[in-house]
Amino acid sequence: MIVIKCGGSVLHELSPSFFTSVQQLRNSGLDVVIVHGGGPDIGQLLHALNIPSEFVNGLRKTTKDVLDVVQMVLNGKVNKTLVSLLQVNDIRAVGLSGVDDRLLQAKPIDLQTLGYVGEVVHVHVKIVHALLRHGYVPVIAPIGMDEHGQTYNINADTAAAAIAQALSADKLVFVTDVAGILNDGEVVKEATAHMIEAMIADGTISGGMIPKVKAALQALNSVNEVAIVSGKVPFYKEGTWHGTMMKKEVYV
Ligand SMILES: Nc1ncnc2c1ncn2[C@@H]1O[C@H](COP(=O)(O)OP(=O)(O)O)[C@@H](O)[C@H]1O
Ligand SMILES: CC(=O)N[C@@H](CCC(=O)OP(=O)(O)O)C(=O)O
Repeated sequence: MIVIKCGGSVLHELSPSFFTSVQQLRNSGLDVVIVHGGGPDIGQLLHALNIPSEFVNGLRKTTKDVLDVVQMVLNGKVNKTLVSLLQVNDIRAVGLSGVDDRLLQAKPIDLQTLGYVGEVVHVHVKIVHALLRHGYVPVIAPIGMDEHGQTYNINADTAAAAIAQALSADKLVFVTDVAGILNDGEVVKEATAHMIEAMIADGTISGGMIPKVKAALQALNSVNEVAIVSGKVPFYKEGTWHGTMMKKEVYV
């Protein structure tokens, strides 16, 4: 099983080779689950609607109005666009969010400072297995729900890591708009926790790459391999991966 997180940064620039890579993985016998982001699209609609929003520690502070927009964009626009793209590339896909069959049980991180931003407390994997069993690729929007039906905006990197861990995935792949972790313009082919911490400390890793590598390190507690790759070029071809690889055994 492989969990692929598709970043909002690259959703509108996915190359045909992205879909070929997904096909190749499926043909090699792996189940594929996709989790997507959509930060830039959310930002655009908030701006168009004149709804103010700010980021606190890399997370979008989510008021009730912001939550409405986040759900409209992720569940509506982004999820259905990605599902239709997969479909036209001959990949049978079904879109859902963490609300469907309570897939992502969530709780607020800190209502006071972040509003309706959630963290995953449990992943109810049954619906994912049911879809995989019937040959579908589940495409998941990172919206969570608590026991009262309140929904939450969950960072897509952390949602993907939680889903990969709950499914005991063999690999978690972050597809983004750069070819991997870059250091002096070069892709770091193999990264260790130690290297990543040093690169955060000296500013080499910044911005949106920080939550990604943190989610990657978290996932490595139970997932054997994590990759950070580009959605603009083939990331997997004939058994070879292109991007930054992180392996579990390096950390234990
Ligand atoms: N060392 C680094 N290597 C690669 N990208 C980095 C690095 N430091 C910061 N970044 C930034 O992280 C971005 C990817 O994060 P983000 O925009 O949040 O993507 P996504 O929407 O795919 O989650 C890159 O486009 C790049 O601008
Ligand atoms: C809490 C929080 O910040 N949620 C994110 C969810 C989307 C996301 O993570 O999209 P990317 O993968 O494109 O960054 C947001 O509102 O932008």
